This record gives sequence, C-alpha cells and structure tokens, in this order.
Amino acid sequence: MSEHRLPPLRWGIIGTGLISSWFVEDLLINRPNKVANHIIQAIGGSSIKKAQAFSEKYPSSNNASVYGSYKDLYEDPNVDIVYIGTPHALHKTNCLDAIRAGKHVLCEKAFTLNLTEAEEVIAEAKRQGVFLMEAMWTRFMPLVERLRQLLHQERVIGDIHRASCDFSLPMDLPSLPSTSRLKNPALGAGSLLDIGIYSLTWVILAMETDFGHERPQVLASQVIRDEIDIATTAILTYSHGKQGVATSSMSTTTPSSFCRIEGAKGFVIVDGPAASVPQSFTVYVHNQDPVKYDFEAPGRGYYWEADAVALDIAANKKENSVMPWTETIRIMSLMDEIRCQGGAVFPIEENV
Ligand SMILES: NC(=O)C1=CN([C@@H]2O[C@H](COP(=O)(O)OP(=O)(O)OC[C@H]3O[C@@H](n4cnc5c(N)ncnc54)[C@H](OP(=O)(O)O)[C@@H]3O)[C@@H](O)[C@H]2O)C=CC1
Ligand SMILES: O=C1OC[C@@H](O)[C@H](O)[C@H]1O
Repeated sequence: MSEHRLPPLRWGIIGTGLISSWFVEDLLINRPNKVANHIIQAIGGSSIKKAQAFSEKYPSSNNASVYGSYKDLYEDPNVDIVYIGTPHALHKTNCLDAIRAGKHVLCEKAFTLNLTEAEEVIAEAKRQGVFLMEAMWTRFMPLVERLRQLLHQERVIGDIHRASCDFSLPMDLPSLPSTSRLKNPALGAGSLLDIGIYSLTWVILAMETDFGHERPQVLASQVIRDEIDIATTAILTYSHGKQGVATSSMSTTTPSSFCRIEGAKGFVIVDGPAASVPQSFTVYVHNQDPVKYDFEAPGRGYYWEADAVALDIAANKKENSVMPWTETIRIMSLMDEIRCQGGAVFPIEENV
C-alpha cells in the first residue's frame, strides 16, 4: 500500500538524548510491510539549540517544528502523540502535561519512578480519553510473539519450571557527571528501572501464559552504592514451586545468551546483544536436534511498538493489548516490592 494511504501518525518528540534519536531513526527507516505512516511532526528540547541540533541530524524530520520547551510542543495542534524520551523521574510530569494538553502519549520505560506515580498518570489518561502506553518495545518484537506461541500454545518444552534472565551493562559511574540519568538518584537512576525491568519482563514472558493471572511471591536483594542500586536480583516464585530469576548489574556484562527457560521436556536459550534486543532463540527438546529461530530486521526495532500504537489510535483505542495499563501497573508494583526489600529509595520518596 502506498505510504500515503496508511494511517498517519504525527509524532512530537520530547527529550533530545539517546533514545529519542534511536526511536526517530527507526521510524524513518524505509522498510517493507509498514502498517502506518509515521511523521516526525515536532521536536521539543529543553533549549531551542538542542531541539534544532536534533532536528538537523535527521533529514526527513527537517520539516519538523522545533520547540525550545516541551510546553510549546504540547500546544502544537498538529502533534497527535507525544513520545517521551526523558529520564525516569520526569516521566510523571511529562505524561501529565501532555495528556492534559489532549495528546496521546508513548512514554519510555520505566513508566514512572513508582506505582503511585503510574496510577496517577493512567487515571489522568482515562479522564482525558487519550491513548497512553509504556514503550516496552521488546514485547512488540515478532521474536517474542513466536517464542510465546511455542512456549505457551504449542508447549514445546512442556510445563515451564524456571526462567532466569539477566541484563548487565558495565557503566563507568565514577566517570559520569553527577547530572547523568544513570547516576543521579533524583533522576531515577539504578539498574532495576533502567535494565532490570527487561529481565523482569523476560521472566514474565517466559513464566506466564496469561499476564497477571497470578501474583508471584518476590524475594529480592540489591547492592546499593551512592544511593542507587548497581545490582538487583529478584526471585519470583509462582504456584507449584515454579521460579523466575531476574538479575541486573551495572558492573558486568551479560553473555549473549541472556535468558534460559527450562521446562519438563527441554529448555530454550534466548540470544542477543542485550535483553532489550533479542535476535534469536534455540529450542532444545530432550533427544531431538536443537532448532534455532533467527529474527533479522532492519534498524533497531522500535517501529514494532510504534506501528502497534498507530493501529490502536487509528482504531480509537486508548490502550494496547500487548502492553496494557494493567501490565504497567503490575511491573511498577513488582519493582516497588523489589526496591522495598532491596533498599533502593528515590529522594522524592524519602519522607513519604
Ligand atoms: N527503549 C530503549 O531501548 C531505551 C530506553 N531508554 C529510556 O529512555 C529514557 C531516556 O534515556 P536516554 O535517552 O538514555 O537518556 P539521555 O540522558 O540520553 O537523554 C534524556 C534527555 O532528556 C532530556 N532531559 C530533560 N531534563 C533532563 C535532566 N534533568 N537530565 C537529563 N536529561 C534531561 C534531555 O533532552 P533535552 O534537554 O533536549 O530536553 C536529554 O537529552 C529513560 O526512560 C530510559 O530508561 C534509554 C535507552 C534505551
Ligand atoms: O532501555 C535500555 O536499553 C539499553 C540500555 O543501553 C539503556 O541503558 C536502557 O535504558
């Protein structure tokens, strides 16, 4: 279908850092089987200079309106949806401001700092009748859909007993400025919200046929340095003694096999450069040759979530079925519980 006959979605991007650039690059990729016409309508930065510089980096977004404040972008009537690519601690305010201006919102993970903030944002989206989703992009990858089919519908490894998933990325924290979102507790720094959220997501994808059907018991431990968790381990115990182990660390590197899912009849290993970017998985069924599933795609893969958002909005939906509000709420509540046991507290929570 010609691009112009696809449902258009005009994006306003706020935050001119790393993820916003990856997201925009992916949206601009000329790829087959597009389901929506993504338009970079506006760029909003904390200064006009930063927004301008961002806009100039991406040729097809050169016609985008450029704003030196987020507020101006929210007020642009040509923006349909605001993409929020700012640090965790700003998500609540950014979401509320965009929603109150009547905009749909796609907000980066972690959705907010904690459950209370997430509930406030979702309640506002309900009140204003706009679409809202947490940008947990990995869930939208075709690899994840195929893996879940094999695990939970075709039951290729039988009953699943255990899954262990890791996202570790060495971050040279001493070399970073105190203003870095990776280091500053006031911005929501720490391994759990930044990368552990993916390990947790993989445990859920692997262990749960129906999301949220059962609340697992949580046992967690965190290593806290300079007020942030530099490592987190969470054990999720489900009924019948099934366990998921989600780990994250800012000191070491995950090997490419970042997730192992064990069942009664065999196991599955998921590979990729990181838990956010799975590229293949291999199914090992006892007494059978292993079967490898490869998933090659152009770019990084942020367009899968963007396509899903565009289709939902075209269908007048307010939330997405792959990443519904209940899942965001549950992930935030699990992370609250992990931090409560592990000891990571954000400054804004200290006197609550
Ligand atoms: N889905 C994914 O694969 C990834 C997701 N993320 C998520 O994206 C979000 C942003 O991460 P990332 O892009 O790495 O962060 P960066 O620090 O690279 O960029 C964040 C941007 O937010 C804006 N900002 C506004 N206020 C502040 C502030 N006080 N301190 C710092 N920046 C501020 C800045 O843009 P400006 O000044 O122009 O407004 C800045 O460039 C996080 O939620 C993170 O977890 C990150 C990496 C990958
Ligand atoms: O979401 C993410 O995935 C990739 C990491 O590099 C990054 O820190 C994190 O925010």
